[in-house]
Amino acid sequence: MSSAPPEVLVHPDADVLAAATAARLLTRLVDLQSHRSPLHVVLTGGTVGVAALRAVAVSPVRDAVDWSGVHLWWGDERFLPAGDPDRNETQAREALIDALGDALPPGNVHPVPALSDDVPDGATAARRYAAELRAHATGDGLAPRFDVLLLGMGPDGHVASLFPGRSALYETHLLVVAEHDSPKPPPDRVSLTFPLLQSAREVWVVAAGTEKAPAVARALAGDDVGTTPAAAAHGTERTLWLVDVAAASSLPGAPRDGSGPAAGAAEGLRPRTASGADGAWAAVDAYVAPLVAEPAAAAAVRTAAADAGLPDIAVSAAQGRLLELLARASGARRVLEIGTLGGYSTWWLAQAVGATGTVLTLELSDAHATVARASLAAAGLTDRVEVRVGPATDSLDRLVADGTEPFDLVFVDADKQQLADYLDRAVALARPGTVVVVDNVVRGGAVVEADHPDDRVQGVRAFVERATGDGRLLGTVVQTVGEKGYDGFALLLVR
Ligand SMILES: O=C(O)[C@H](O)[C@@H](O)[C@H](O)[C@H](O)COP(=O)(O)O
Repeated sequence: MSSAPPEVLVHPDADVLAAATAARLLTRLVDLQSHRSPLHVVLTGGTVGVAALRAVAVSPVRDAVDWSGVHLWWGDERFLPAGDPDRNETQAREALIDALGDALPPGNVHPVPALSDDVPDGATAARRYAAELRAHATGDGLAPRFDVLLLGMGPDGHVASLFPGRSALYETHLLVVAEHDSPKPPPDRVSLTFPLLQSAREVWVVAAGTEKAPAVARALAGDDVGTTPAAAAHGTERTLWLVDVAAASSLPGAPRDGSGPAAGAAEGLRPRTASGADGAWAAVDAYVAPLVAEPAAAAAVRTAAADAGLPDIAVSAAQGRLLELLARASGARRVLEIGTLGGYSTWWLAQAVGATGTVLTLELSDAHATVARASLAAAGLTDRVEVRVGPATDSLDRLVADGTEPFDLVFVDADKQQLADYLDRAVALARPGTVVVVDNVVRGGAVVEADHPDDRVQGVRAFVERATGDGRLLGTVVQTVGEKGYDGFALLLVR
């Protein structure tokens, strides 16, 4: 989970930005190679992204990198025939890869499949790329753990080929998707989705030019992803915004006269970000961490999920402790969880039920369940936790049909589009006094927007309306801020 707020480094102009990004990337690769190999770097198209590759090619530091231990991927691609000058791959080969020659083994370069007879459409290319990513994943993961992921950003705030208002922004299962009638030509593109982009250790967003300034400011202020996709660009360990003075000119504290930092310097501006004023929310989470005292066993579950490339959408340690406390306070012995992911929240709930209690957790993805089962087994929780794979509504309907003994606490942290249905079934599997906790129901405040394009927001609104109208429930919504940004959870008691 990204604990650090984004860092913003401002450069005098686009040329210096490209050169500095190149120097930063080379230095980072050299440093990382002393710790691990291979490294996985995700390239971006766009003016600055390609200019940075050209600067890498001519840098004296270039040969300090052992390129045989570096794999290159793309965050997105224009779906065109191989060799088309507009393809990001073509431009990257001309800018850097060709210059590296034999130093970079061909097998280390992973382009998105090009349009061809064998790959007639973007969906095929997306499937093939997902397979290529999985073939290079670590362990049971779905993709390699990216070390540095570069993203350019458009004036509309798009990153990769994830554009405002498009459904691909909210994709939570597929790691690679095809985009059609893209607002930025060419119309057909292939793009990594946010779950994969956000699994990268470091995400570097590069942007230059006055036309980018409004989107840079919106993104760093924590705008909704549907409006400004770049707002969701963050890494699990570090998020860097590498911009020039012009692109930073709408940030709080930016020099209005474009004076900017001294030539060649890069200066940090402390933006107000989704993690609160100047990162205060994340800082408070860090300050209270000793109180939460995340056990090493819990951290191991979290790390295993990140290393397996699972999306960074699990609860925070503070939120995990809250779940445990709610379960303990209610004396829960039988807990139902909808949405396992890597088992992190499951671990906390399992602490609460104790050795004689049970947690049944439902997960759609077999791959996620595999990671969770391994982590929970490593934590010695196999006796009290069952991970059941399949569509949650099917599993829930079977539990209802079987007349399953009521659960004492239900935690819902799954696809938001079906929350209202999950609530109905949770109540059917409850008793008077059962506690129901539903996560992510505030969504940066988007929940109040009746015409919001995000169908997860619409799912949450339907859930709130369903809960409001159900006389069996006593409930509230607690808004939260912290390292996971501004969100909240519903707390319901079955009467
Ligand atoms: O395929 C692409 O076009 C890029 O991947 C795209 O996301 C690009 O990075 C931005 O649109 C910024 O492009 P500019 O830097 O040229 O504005």
